[in-house]
Amino acid sequence: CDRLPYDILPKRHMLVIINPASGRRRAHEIFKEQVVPLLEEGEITWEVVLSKEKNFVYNYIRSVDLSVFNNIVSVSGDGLVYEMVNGLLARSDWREAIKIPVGVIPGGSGNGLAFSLNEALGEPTVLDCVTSSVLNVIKGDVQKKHIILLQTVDDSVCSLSSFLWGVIADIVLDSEVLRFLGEVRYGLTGTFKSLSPSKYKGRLSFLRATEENRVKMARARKATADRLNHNQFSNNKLTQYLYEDQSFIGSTSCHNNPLLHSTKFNDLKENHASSSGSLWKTETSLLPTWDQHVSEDWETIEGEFYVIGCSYVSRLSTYLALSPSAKFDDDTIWLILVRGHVPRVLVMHFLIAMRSGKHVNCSFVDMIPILAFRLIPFEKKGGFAVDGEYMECRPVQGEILPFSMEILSR
Ligand SMILES: Nc1ncnc2c1ncn2[C@@H]1O[C@H](COP(=O)(O)OP(=O)(O)OP(=O)(O)O)[C@@H](O)[C@H]1O
Repeated sequence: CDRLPYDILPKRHMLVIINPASGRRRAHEIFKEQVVPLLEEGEITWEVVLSKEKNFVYNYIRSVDLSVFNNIVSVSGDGLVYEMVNGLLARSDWREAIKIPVGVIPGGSGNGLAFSLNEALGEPTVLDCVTSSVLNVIKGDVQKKHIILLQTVDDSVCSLSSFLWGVIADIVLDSEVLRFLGEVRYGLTGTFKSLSPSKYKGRLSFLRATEENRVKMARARKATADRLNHNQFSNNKLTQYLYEDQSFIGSTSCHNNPLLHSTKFNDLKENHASSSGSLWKTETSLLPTWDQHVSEDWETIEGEFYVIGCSYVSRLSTYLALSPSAKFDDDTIWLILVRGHVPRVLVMHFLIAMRSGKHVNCSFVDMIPILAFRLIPFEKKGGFAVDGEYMECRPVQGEILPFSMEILSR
């Protein structure tokens, strides 16, 4: 056939954001060689922006005029998409901005979002995820994707794929220096880490995703949607909207944990004033405020852990199929736990089994569908990995935001 049958598609103009430092530093090459020819076939026009440094895209997206673009497409790993989405939600017009469908083309090491999307579409992710992802962009249907809000006492970020503490976070974060190896970095670092895995102490509370609790969440979401629809709030960025009530700050006696008062939450916003508010209003949230204990319908586990993971895509990379049954927009956070009392050799077993998702059948692994969680680390050990990016270890809680974003799909 001479031409691909794209004539029926509407013409679109896209903002393409490329991270030349992603993975094996091939993202720009991937764009020129594998993406451009297909976009041209699709009669799509685009403007390219190259990420210049960490946080560049976060700042760029916060302020750029998006009105001329139908879509924003990243050619990168998940870290850049994380910056992009947090940038969208930091805009004064975030309510409109978050509705712009976003395309994800894998150019990084993990590429969990792109792999998970293509896996859900039944595409062979490992063979040619790039072509499959470009076709998603060209076809231009959308798939909703839930967003998880992670909150500390004085800051917040939004996450699309995972929140990790413990051995897997160590693998993801410590292998950064091996980024030039691509995804192999996870396998190598994983083997090394599993020889002497560290344990992490803390108190973890969570709200199970039971039918009853889902009803509560639906009610909370509706209340928030109503507030949004009635436009009761000024055009603040999302975090100001979520945290507009300042009254809870100052009584953060939560378990007297000194980490609660530690320094900044993460470095995404290190160059900016931190978000202005405190806590999102209780009537629209499942999360307790920091001066409150979790309510009685939450469960709490205290002790040592090898792995605490919250995952909301089926695959974080080809090596990390952490929550294989996760769907893009099923309003579920999958909690994955490996407790500190299990023999160390089982941690290696877990890491190997996770490659194919078979860890879900291991008796020593807890896989719990939840709606919200609170983690109080008892020591400042290791870092959190949020969508593969470093975040300082400190008390954190999370829940699913009451609105979704849209990912280009077919
Ligand atoms: N020009 C740049 N030079 C160096 N680092 C950059 C640059 N632009 C962005 N970054 C940072 O690169 C990091 C990783 O980006 P990205 O997620 O695209 O690739 P990856 O880590 O290889 O893939 P994945 O997150 O899927 O494992 C992010 O922290 C981002 O802030």
